[in-house]
Amino acid sequence: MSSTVFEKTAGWLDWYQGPSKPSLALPAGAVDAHCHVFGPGDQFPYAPERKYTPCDASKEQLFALRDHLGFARNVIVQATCHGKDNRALVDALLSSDGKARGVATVGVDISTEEIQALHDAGVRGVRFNFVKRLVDFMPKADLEAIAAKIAPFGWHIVIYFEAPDLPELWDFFTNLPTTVVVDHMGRPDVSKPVDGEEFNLFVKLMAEHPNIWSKLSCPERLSKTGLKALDGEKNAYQDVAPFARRLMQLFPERVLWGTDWPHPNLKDHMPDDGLLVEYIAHIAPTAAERQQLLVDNPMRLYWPEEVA
Ligand SMILES: O=C(O)/C=C(\CC(=O)C(=O)O)C(=O)O
Repeated sequence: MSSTVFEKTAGWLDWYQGPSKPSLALPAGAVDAHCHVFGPGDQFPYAPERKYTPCDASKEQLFALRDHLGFARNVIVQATCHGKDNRALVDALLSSDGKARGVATVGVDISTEEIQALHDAGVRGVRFNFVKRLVDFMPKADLEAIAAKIAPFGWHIVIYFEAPDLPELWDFFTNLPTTVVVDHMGRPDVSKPVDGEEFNLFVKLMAEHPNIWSKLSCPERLSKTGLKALDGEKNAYQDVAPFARRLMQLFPERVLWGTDWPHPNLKDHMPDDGLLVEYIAHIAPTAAERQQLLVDNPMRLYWPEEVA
């Protein structure tokens, strides 16, 4: 799977070919609320300021995976390798028959007309990324200006950061004027206790701020000692599951889940996405919880017009 015009970052792992069919039947209308499209680079070039060059991962390949795994819809999140150029994202949204909505990355100079055009294509949020290996940070004043511009559209803000950076970013996050969705549970160090100081701070963030939601995604990125979602293993990433389970139990109306396909920047292994879906049974063991996590919550956030 090589790009025709770009050379992948050395050591890049392509996504898993021929994923298994999950034995966990997902509820009707399930939403994969965190996934990406990459290029294809010859059609939608990667951004000059990117920190990595991925393999291509097209909308057709994403939609085929959606159908194979048993999801009905996708939320496609702009990845940093495309910078503020949302053309690949918009193209995927417009080709989805209304089955995909998006989260874009924008600059402070974006106009109301440009926001409206993204909205018409299906974008419902912007992403602010605070992971140093992925982006050069935008000044907070610029992010606040973006937040003020998108808020009237009813959009939310997706934030991506690592747990050690939460104390420093706390005031900024808690002053944002919209719904805020945290990627991958704020990237806890899962070798620390689930009820320890670090993760308690994240729980406090959600407990004190009812506008803050979390994705329970990316066990394959966070796991340190868990089995991998490979070779038929349905009990993968059990060191991460208690963290996700705690949030599911405490905040059942503010959690989302996504595959993170095509899993950018994994260095160790590439999960079988079918087995990754089996992980959901460990963090949302009842059908009622899976209905909230995979259908009710993402529908409220991304397709509110369809929710009675
Ligand atoms: O896919 C993710 O959510 C995580 C990423 C990549 C990313 O966020 C991006 O490139 O925008 C990571 O940890 O490298």
